[in-house]
Amino acid sequence: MIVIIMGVSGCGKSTLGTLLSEKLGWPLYEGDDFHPPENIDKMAHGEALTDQDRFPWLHELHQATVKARRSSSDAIVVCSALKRLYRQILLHGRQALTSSSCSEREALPPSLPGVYFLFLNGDYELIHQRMVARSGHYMRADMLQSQFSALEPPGAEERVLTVDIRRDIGDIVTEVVNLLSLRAPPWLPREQTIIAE
Ligand SMILES: Nc1ncnc2c1ncn2[C@@H]1O[C@H](COP(=O)(O)OP(=O)(O)OP(=O)(O)O)[C@@H](O)[C@H]1O
Ligand SMILES: O=C(O)[C@H](O)[C@@H](O)[C@H](O)[C@H](O)CO
Repeated sequence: MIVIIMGVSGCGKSTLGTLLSEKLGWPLYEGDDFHPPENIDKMAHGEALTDQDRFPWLHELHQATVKARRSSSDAIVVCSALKRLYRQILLHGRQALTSSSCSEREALPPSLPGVYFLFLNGDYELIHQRMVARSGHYMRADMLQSQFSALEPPGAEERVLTVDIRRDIGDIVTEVVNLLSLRAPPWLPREQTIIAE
């Protein structure tokens, strides 16, 4: 099973990803580690990434998830995955970009067996406060508006569990671990439920 933790900068992806990875013993693919240095430089200088900046980075993360799926290993992936197209790249790789028309792209399945999104959902004020309080991170709080502008919240057809980030982090971890242990997480539409991967 691959769990992709997504949401805007500062919503808590790395915190939750690290805790889940430790608790479950699953490897963690941290999106921040996959950025080329130019992307980090750009963000550190207060400039939002463009689609073109993000595409190669998303493709690298796609390849990491493909490897994990091929070896039947479970994994946690941390990636902002702000737009639907970005999530399609994570799932389908270059195919999501080379489909020549919008309708061809739309035809790519919005989800894949064994891959689930966890969307960390919170409002601007709360996340801004947390970013201001966070130290030692290259992403400044004044970048948050651009993250919300880019965000296209995932739909249910993308196999997503939405997490309210106002909750205590320990409670979130416990609940997610419990849900994942079911192997047929209840946020899946029944007919798509995969019992064993
Ligand atoms: N549920 C929570 N309750 C309170 N504070 C939290 C919670 N989750 C995360 N935080 C805090 O919020 C801040 C942002 O979290 P984190 O760095 O994990 O976000 P992120 O989504 O990985 O950010 P980025 O995308 O910029 O790397 C951190 O200081 C973290 O300790
Ligand atoms: O898509 C993006 O704009 C980037 O991925 C950012 O979200 C950063 O990677 C991260 O949030 C900062 O740590």
